[in-house]
Amino acid sequence: MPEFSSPSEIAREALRRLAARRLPPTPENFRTYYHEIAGSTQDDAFPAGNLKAIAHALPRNTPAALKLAQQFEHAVGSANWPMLRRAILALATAEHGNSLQQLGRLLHPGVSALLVDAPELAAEARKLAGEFSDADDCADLDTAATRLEGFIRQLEWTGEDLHAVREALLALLRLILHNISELVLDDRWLHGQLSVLSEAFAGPLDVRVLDEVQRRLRDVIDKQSHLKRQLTDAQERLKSMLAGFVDQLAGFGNVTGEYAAALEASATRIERAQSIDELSEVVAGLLAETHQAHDIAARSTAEIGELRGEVEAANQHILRLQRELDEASELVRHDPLTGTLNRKGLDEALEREIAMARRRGTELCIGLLDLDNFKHLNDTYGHHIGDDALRHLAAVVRESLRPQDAVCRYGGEEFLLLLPEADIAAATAILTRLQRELTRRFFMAEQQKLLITFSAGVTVLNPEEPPHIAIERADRAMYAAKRAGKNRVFAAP
Ligand SMILES: Nc1nc2c(ncn2[C@@H]2O[C@H](COP(=O)(O)OP(=O)(O)OP(=O)(O)O)[C@@H](O)[C@H]2O)c(=O)[nH]1
Repeated sequence: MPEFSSPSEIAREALRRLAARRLPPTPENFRTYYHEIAGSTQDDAFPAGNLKAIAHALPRNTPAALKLAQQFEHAVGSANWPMLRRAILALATAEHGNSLQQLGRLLHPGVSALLVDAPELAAEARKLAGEFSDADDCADLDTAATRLEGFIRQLEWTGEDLHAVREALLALLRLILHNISELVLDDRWLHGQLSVLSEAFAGPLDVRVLDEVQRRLRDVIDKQSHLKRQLTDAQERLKSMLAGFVDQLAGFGNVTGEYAAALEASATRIERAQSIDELSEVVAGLLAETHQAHDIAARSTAEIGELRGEVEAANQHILRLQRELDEASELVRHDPLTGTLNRKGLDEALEREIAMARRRGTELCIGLLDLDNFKHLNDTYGHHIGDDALRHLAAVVRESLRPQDAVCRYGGEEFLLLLPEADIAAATAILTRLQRELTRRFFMAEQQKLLITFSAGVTVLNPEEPPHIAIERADRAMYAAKRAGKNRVFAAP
């Protein structure tokens, strides 16, 4: 039977002993003496304060996290160790499960979607994602982790391979561009297109650049084959004309042996000639030979001269054809007066930008602007000054816009702007900035500074609607801006 039986007696005795031994009555000292006197063992105290601080810091951003935090809080509140143990285990398992789910999603659809060129590796990513999501115990996780290491190694090799293939393809393309001029009869008309292509490959590639390159290359191929057909036809016609004429010369009957041999050699050269230059040489040779053949000189010299004229005319025709093709390739999608896109160029740019906006989920806006009082400018200063004003406006617009924006001459004094990755507020700001720019850069007409202004309507081009609907909306907004007093920008939502 202990000497002190009630808790108040034990407490009093404990305080007395502490005083006798000159010990401070701290909770720890008091607890030690209390248990010593009562003959009981010390339980660990429940650290409720610290645990509450932990409970407070637990995340509660999802219903599941909130439930776990409340479970923890309840265990702390009731100072219940077994309950707290369960709550901590539940928290650890949930955290672990979340990480594995995230790893699974990273592998599939994340990584697997990037592996279109490596289907086996994409399948492995899908499989691994399943293994991590379904892993029940450490053994499952160990197996999946080992496979993940192998997968990462393969991914590195594949990445290096794909990079090397891409570089090799680009090098090949540059080589083709470099050599293409060697393959055509006359590369002048190709020059512009080829330099654009080379420039496109000099900088970083993106889908927009590749799309443009593809279109231009297709144009180059079309024009090239058209031109080649025309040149080959013209050459063939010349060859048969010359061959007929040489036959006629030989048929005169009174040609000398030397002259006959020269005619025969000319016939063979005509047969084998590959170019207009070669044919011209044959004609020049024939002319020289014919001058020496006195008997027939009087008749044939005139005829050969005439023939030479025909060769020359055919040559001129071919040159003209080349020039026209040359210009046509420049003008296919550009307005000749202002150098901005024409309607065909606009259709292509619209198609490209709508596809891009749809793919990237970005906004695409259009702006329609119309010069104010342009008829008055034409009537006062003449049509050619009006033309200069249009060129001036186009230059200012082009220089003020971002490189990805497109400018099209939509009508006489109407221009349509395509503004990718701009919402309606940004598009309105771009058009307003343009107006400011035009007031800064005067148009000079016969040494007079003229202020050109425009009215504009902007609207969002929804990728799912036909473009003409959006253009009509912008047009209505532009007319509203005119009615409201001109020189302003109206947005149509
Ligand atoms: N110089 C020149 N004038 C053009 C060209 N295309 C259209 N125009 C002229 O642009 C003028 C447009 O006149 P309107 O449609 O009456 O417009 P506006 O005088 O600008 O009046 P608002 O638009 O109401 O400000 C006409 O006189 C056309 O002849 C072009 O290529 N060159």
